[in-house]
Amino acid sequence: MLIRSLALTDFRCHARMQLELTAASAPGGVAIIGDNATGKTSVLEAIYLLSRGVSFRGSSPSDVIRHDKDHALVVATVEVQNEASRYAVQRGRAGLEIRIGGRRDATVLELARALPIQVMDPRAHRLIDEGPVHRRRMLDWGVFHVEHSFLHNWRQFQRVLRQRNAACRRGDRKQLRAWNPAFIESAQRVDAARRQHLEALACSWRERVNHLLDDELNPVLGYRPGWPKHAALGEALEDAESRELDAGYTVVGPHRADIRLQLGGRQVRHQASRGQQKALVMALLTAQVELVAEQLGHSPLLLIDDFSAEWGVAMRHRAVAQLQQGSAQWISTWLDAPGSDLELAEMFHVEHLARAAP
Ligand SMILES: Nc1ncnc2c1ncn2[C@@H]1O[C@H](COP(=O)(O)OP(=O)(O)OP(=O)(O)O)[C@@H](O)[C@H]1O
Repeated sequence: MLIRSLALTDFRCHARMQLELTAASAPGGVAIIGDNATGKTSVLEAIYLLSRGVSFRGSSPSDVIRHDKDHALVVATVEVQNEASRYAVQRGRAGLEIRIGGRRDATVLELARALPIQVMDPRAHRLIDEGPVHRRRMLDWGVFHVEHSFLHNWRQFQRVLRQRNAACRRGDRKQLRAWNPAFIESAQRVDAARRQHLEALACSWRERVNHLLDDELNPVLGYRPGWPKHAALGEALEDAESRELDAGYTVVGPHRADIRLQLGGRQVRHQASRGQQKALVMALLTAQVELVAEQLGHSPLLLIDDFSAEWGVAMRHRAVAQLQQGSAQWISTWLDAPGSDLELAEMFHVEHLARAAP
């Protein structure tokens, strides 16, 4: 996908803002430059809203509406496989209104399917140093886009998990066992899709990490299914049964899955510097974006907030070079202009993007 134009109205600090991009911005890269608090992140946030219906900042949905206004509006022309369509998302205080082309009743799910957008914000290190929920979310974003049945399978698994948890809470051993076959069946579907996706990513991730860190630090990307590696899920459930009845919830299964990241034989979380962590996450997201592009037949869009944070000149050069070898359009924000030697396809100063009132 390729964003060709973006217009914001009453979105955070932007009363009116207009961005026009050329086809050259994929994969050449776009930089939005500006001082602190000039609204750079808000532009990325608006693009993300187009795909997910929510912000990546994790604030309340109506926080994106400009103070003292009733609605925030994001309109974009997006080209997918040479066909341009208009997407509009209006966030009101009471809810969301989505238009795709001339149609008013579009859903967030349709947006998510149509516009695969991945984001790397300054909190991306959470993928490494916080809990597995962030890593599962990242993994599932890719699987959702390449495996059409994944959403259905994941929802089915969640339904069975809720029933099984209720049986645990009631201490009902018989019901708990009765749910096991359905739990195992749906869990295995979710697990197989995730495992396949991660295995397909691992090699490209390794190469990207070695290039970014300019070293051979033996990066390892592994998958943890959420139960002991050498046991079948059925056995793991049998072993965990008493613990589950005590705890009141299901302790093994894909809801406990995780990704293992190692560098030089050690857990990344315990030894990588902030700059290295950012490089590892960048490698993970770009490898995933390229994999999704290959399997989906068109490239997702990658948003990178505060591109140069934590990185010195050499790392910035390697990261830009790597992104430019890919197929995806990537839109990034910068406090200081990237420098002419980085040669991004298009650069904008955020203050110059404000539209005159009609
Ligand atoms: N709902 C809102 N209405 C009006 N202004 C807002 C709203 N929400 C946030 N702002 C303001 O928008 C400004 C821009 O925020 P944003 O985070 O996009 O800036 P930025 O250029 O990315 O900054 P930095 O480089 O410091 O991260 C801030 O001054 C913020 O206070």
